Amino acid sequence: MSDETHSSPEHSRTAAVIPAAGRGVRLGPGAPKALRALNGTPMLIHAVRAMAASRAVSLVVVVAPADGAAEVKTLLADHSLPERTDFLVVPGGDTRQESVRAGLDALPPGIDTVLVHDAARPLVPVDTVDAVVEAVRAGAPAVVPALPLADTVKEVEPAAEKGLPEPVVATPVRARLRAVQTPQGFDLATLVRAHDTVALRGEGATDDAGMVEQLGLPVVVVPGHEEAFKVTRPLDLVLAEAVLARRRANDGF
Ligand SMILES: Nc1ccn([C@@H]2O[C@H](COP(=O)(O)OP(=O)(O)OP(=O)(O)O)[C@@H](O)[C@H]2O)c(=O)n1
Ligand SMILES: C[C@](O)(CO)[C@H](O)COP(=O)(O)O
Repeated sequence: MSDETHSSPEHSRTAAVIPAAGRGVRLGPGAPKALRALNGTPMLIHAVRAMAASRAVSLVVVVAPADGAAEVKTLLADHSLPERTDFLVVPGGDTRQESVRAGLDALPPGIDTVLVHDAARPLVPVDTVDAVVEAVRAGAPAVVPALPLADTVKEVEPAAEKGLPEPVVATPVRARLRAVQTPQGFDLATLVRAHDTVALRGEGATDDAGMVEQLGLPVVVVPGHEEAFKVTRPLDLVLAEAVLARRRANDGF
């Protein structure tokens, strides 16, 4: 892996790591979430196409369910994908962090910028991907796309038992809060350092940028997109199908 931090944009090589090894417990019983269909095409293929749509991305590393790497390789071979992009498939781990780490370990020399993108965010528009890459190439070590919140957020003291009322501890100022999406973009050496030094501490982090924050390095936010939402629960599948139907109607996609 390259130890260089930043090179000029014309020499910069960007890879996307797609963690896709989760089970999708919150979506309900069935195949691993990334392999479930959206409009007849596996969610993972939508996510791979979303990354490969960016001309900046020359390599996509898919982190497959531990027992599903062969199936994912077949899926990639069976679906049309841009020829200019290279693809790799590696088996994932028990946690999202372990899966991202497996993807980082598979990167060849010469990559200096890496995107980490949830397979569970299959519909992120290419403009959002490009905005993240551009901000990293402009010098930010870590970049996250994010949106302002529609709901007010309360911090609570979690109940000892499920179903009991939870006392409110605080109401953070909503105008300062952002809901964070992916792809998150990084100077590769920075993200590798974060995974080397932060990944296994405490409860870990729910996103990669949080690990870079723990290194004390700056993380910046660029505008996210409402279509970059995460497919987590059954209702999200309905929304994703509706977004695809709207795209078909508008663009013939
Ligand atoms: N061991 C894991 C767990 C999660 N992921 C990936 O991380 C992304 C975000 O995770 P999430 O939406 O929480 O997916 P799941 O872990 O599958 O969902 P759940 O928590 O409902 O089981 C997904 O693309 C998922 O495939 C992964 O690669 N390896
Ligand atoms: C990385 C992420 O998508 C940013 O919002 C999110 O934190 C993933 O969380 P999950 O619980 O693993 O879905």
